[in-house]
Amino acid sequence: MTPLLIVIGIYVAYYFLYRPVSTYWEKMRVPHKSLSLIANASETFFKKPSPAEYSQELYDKFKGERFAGIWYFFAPMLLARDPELIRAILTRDFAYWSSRGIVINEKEDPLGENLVNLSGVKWKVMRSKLNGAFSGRKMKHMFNMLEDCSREFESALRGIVKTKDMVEIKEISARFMTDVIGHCVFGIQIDTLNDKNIEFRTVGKEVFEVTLRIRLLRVIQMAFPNLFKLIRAKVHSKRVTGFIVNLVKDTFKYREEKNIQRNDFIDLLREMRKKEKQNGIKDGVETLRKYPTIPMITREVTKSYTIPGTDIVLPVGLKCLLPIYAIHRDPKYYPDPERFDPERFNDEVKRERPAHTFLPFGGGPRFCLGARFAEMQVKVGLIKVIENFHLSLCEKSTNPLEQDNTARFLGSKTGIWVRVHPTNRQTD
Ligand code: HEM
Repeated sequence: MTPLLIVIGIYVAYYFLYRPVSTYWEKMRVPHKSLSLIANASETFFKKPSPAEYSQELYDKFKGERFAGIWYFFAPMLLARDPELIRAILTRDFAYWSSRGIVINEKEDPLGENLVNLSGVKWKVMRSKLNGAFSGRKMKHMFNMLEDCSREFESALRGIVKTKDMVEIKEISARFMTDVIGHCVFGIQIDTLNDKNIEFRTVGKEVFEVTLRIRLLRVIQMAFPNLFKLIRAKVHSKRVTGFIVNLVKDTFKYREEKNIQRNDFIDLLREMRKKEKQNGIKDGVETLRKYPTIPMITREVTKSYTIPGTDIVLPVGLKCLLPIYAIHRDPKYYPDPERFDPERFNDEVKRERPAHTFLPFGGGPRFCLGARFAEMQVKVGLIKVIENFHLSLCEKSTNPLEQDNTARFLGSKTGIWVRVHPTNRQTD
């Protein structure tokens, strides 16, 4: 009797649960990948290959299509391939796609309530407040802070190459970035380049670390949003939340008490709070083409949407994957995509390419808020390195980069190794 019950149980589960879900794309008449639980679990959870490479596999599989239906575990997702459709989603029809589709539990995980994750009115209000953070005047001021950090960066690198000629450049660049955040965001003189204020660096590292628990939570967050809400899951650890919340609180308090102004992010937050109280380099570009730090972005349908040129209606809540990495490597837009060729960004060559085929910072109203700042930081750091050091490939360098399939963003598995020799010139 028991085996019979099991067989009936499996059949009922298949008929009432699996079958309606698995025919989702078929019913919509959208070209699609079929739903295979085991394959989906291994691709989404174990991330083999890396998310960037997997998105490219899917992109290539549907060559010639404008869009395709894919799966994130049980959740159907639209893969947008056509730059015109991507333009419509990111810009023209933003009103239908204003959310990234990330659920958060604000109470349990206050750090989750950030601009990247917010949607609807909350996103709109915060984005308009923060747009001013990168005005020309503020960027000018931050440039001076960046220059101070870049001098420290140069001197730390000079110290390292006294004893080693092969350097893993990712870790030291991450420390440079951490110091810049300390200066420009929190207004504190941290020095992780020389191993001081190391807690700042370990917390920074933890924010980007992807443990098994985080991987599981992210799958639940994207594929089973209701369950994520129900279990009140939080992605940021107690330690990270405590450290950052206390840092902001302490800095606020110190500035208020001493009446200190530094024109940085904390001052912007202070300004916002006061108002509320009263009234209620071409090479760099090619690098971002080949290795976009964020290899894909998502949007979620917020009002039911008809795919332009078709009668396919996408329901509210359906997510769409915009495969930045795969588009950047499509030979149709970038012939011989593995080749590093900064000339692809000459004005004439650029004109030949359709719009929305270069998206390292996303696009439309949710375009990366810190893009100008990030570009400035990279340029200032790189200039210091190029001015003072000669860099070359070494036996530990890997080409092409082997991707880290556990990293949150696009990253190399074995680090980025180069041989570094100081040139004679020494800046002050
Ligand atoms: C090379 C460095 C960086 C890259 C490649 C990058 C890339 C991106 C991308 C692809 C997005 C998604 C855009 C979209 O959905 O259309 C994004 C969003 C965002 N980025 Fe960046 N980013 C970088 C650095 C920064 C920095 C330094 C900051 C802050 C100082 C920053 C703040 C943000 C914010 C707040 C958002 C969310 C914007 C919104 O949803 O309204 N980013 N970034």
